[in-house]
Amino acid sequence: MQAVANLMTGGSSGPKYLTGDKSSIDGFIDKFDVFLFDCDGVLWSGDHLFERVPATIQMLRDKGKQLVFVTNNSTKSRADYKKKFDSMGISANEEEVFGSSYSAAVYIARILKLEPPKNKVYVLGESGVEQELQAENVPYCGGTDPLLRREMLPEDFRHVADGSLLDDDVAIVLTGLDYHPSYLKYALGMAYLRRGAKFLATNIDSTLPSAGSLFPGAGSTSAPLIKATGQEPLALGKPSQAMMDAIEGKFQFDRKKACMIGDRLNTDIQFGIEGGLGGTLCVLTGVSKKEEFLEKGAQVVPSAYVDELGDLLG
Ligand SMILES: O=C(O)[C@H](O)[C@H](O)COP(=O)(O)O
Ligand SMILES: [Mg+2]
Repeated sequence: MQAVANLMTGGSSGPKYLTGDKSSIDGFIDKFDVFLFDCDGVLWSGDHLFERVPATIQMLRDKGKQLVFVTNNSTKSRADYKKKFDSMGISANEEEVFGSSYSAAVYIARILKLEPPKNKVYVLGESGVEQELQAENVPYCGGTDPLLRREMLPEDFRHVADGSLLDDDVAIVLTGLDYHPSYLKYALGMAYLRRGAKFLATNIDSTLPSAGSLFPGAGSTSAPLIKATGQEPLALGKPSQAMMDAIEGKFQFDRKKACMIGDRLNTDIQFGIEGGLGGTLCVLTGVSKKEEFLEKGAQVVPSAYVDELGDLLG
């Protein structure tokens, strides 16, 4: 029983506080060859870049560490993230990004491999999802289609009910963080699910850290469909181990020499621990508070924590 507890709590002695402790920081960094980086709440909060982040990333590169950016934020594609990294002076390349929109597109294209024409995806989300589906040659509809960003009209109820507003090739409903929800978009999503479409989600984070505060997360986008249909989506972002397997497959690394850095216990830290990684580091600039993992009986406890990522510079 103690062994299991140690597994989910990153060790018997509890999480190590590294901030201001140079020798412990160096010792921690030296243990790992690979760092999986969460983005929202660790590198930035929306468009606000946290201090010393570019220097910290560069320091790890100078030490020859392999870096992978593993974000649940499906609103952007890998190419979009490359632009954001460049705009913030963070040295990173597109190939190092593994987002939940890419994870979902790869799962649909290479695991489900549905036969055309009945292989189309109805998207509730932003362009990041569409771009990654396109990159995998997966047809889609919905998403950022401006025709769906409008009021629900009386005739829409008839046209959804009689199927004239539906695309018969839709086989999957995929939800991600959607900044433009509408009743019409949900009505179509529900109709496709009632017709037997598969229900997938890029991720189900309840909240989004941005501008130093919290906002409705991707989980809030799928919630209306879960309530309306009673169906639960298969979530393909952190902490899904299908995503971890895909990342390991793509980047080829020894899990025991890898560390997951994140701000959220029930996605990032759980992802690293369930993935059997050598360590997990919680950064307190995002969603989770230290009280959540320091309290007695806490379920998910990181190996170590810092106040902010830049503290790794010592
Ligand atoms: O609602 C969401 O989608 C999440 O809050 C957001 O995606 C988190 O991104 P991450 O911290 O994994 O970079
Ligand atoms: Mg985060």
